[in-house]
Amino acid sequence: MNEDELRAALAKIDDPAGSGDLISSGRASGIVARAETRGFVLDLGGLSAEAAAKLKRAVELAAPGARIITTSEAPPPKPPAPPRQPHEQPAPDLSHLGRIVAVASGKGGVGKSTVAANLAVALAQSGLRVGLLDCDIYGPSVPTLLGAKARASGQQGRIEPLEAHGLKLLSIANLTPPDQAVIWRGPMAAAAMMQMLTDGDWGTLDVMILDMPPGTGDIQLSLAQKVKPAGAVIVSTPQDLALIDAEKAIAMFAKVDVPVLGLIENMSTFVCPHCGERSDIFGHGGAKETSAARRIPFLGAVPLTMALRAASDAGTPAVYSDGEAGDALRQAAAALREKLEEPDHAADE
Ligand SMILES: Nc1ncnc2c1ncn2[C@@H]1O[C@H](COP(=O)(O)OP(=O)(O)OP(=O)(O)O)[C@@H](O)[C@H]1O
Repeated sequence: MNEDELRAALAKIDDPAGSGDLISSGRASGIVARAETRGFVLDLGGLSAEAAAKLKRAVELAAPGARIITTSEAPPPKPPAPPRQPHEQPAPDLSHLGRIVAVASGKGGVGKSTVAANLAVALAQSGLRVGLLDCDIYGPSVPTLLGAKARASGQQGRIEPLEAHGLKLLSIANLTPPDQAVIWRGPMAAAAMMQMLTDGDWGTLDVMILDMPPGTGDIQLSLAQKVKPAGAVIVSTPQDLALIDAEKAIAMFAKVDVPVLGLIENMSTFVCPHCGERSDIFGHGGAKETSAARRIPFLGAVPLTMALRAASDAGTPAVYSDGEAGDALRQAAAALREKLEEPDHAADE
């Protein structure tokens, strides 16, 4: 079934809210059909549980094998109204997830996922109930970093997060076969992330860490708008290029009124595993300067070490070890916890 055929099949189904068919009413959107992958977003907003289940069955029959991302945030289907802007949509109730912290970077490859995973484990070690959602749909790395690659189970539309290192975690890699590349466009990717947040059986958490996709594009903006995190942590290397992109990430969160809780400099200094000599491969101290210039707390500098790379590849968080990188990550987690416990942020709970 190609994209046109998929669209035609969906256009044959009436919108249960009585406003045309699923395509003309916008209830089915984000249609993708490429190679072996096809899927779309199905909005169940405004429908009773019974009507939603009936519609889902009809859609599954009309588009067999398609991946259906369900959401319930549609503008009311009737009467026709101008489409709502994302910031006008009702926010889902995520209060059981505690304080949500988005760990972001403007640039890819700066070690954002490594930092996010280690912060999450360190916060769990400090006694908090922690969740970690890998929002990088195109390059999920949390399952590797934490050695949690099993398939997540689920029933009746709920998803059971995996448990590892004292926290709960979920990644698109826990939901899709390992060899299947995800090719969704922005809106679908953001909807999939929201679904993992809202349909995950996370229980009651103190902190939910979001490992954001790298960059400052539509997916990042849409997630930040919908989730409204209590704050963001920006990860950057000290390199000018990375810092310029980090500034873009700071600006993006400012645009959606999400406070930046701090900046972490990663790959700060290279520590030679043989002689212990220190070299500033990407420069040094740039993130601290940016923090000062932007009046953003500086949460710490994590060195570039062989031990951290090896621990990440082995799925063993560096915060378990006494190495320099592990120490720095534990200190950054403690500094983040302090920020979260400041009255301004604690009030977001
Ligand atoms: N401080 C460090 N010392 C040594 N290796 C590191 C360090 N930080 C990250 N790495 C390694 O760098 C690689 C990239 O890290 P990571 O996947 O965390 O980056 P990212 O910014 O999340 O990338 P993406 O662009 O996929 O979001 C990984 O192999 C990781 O183990």
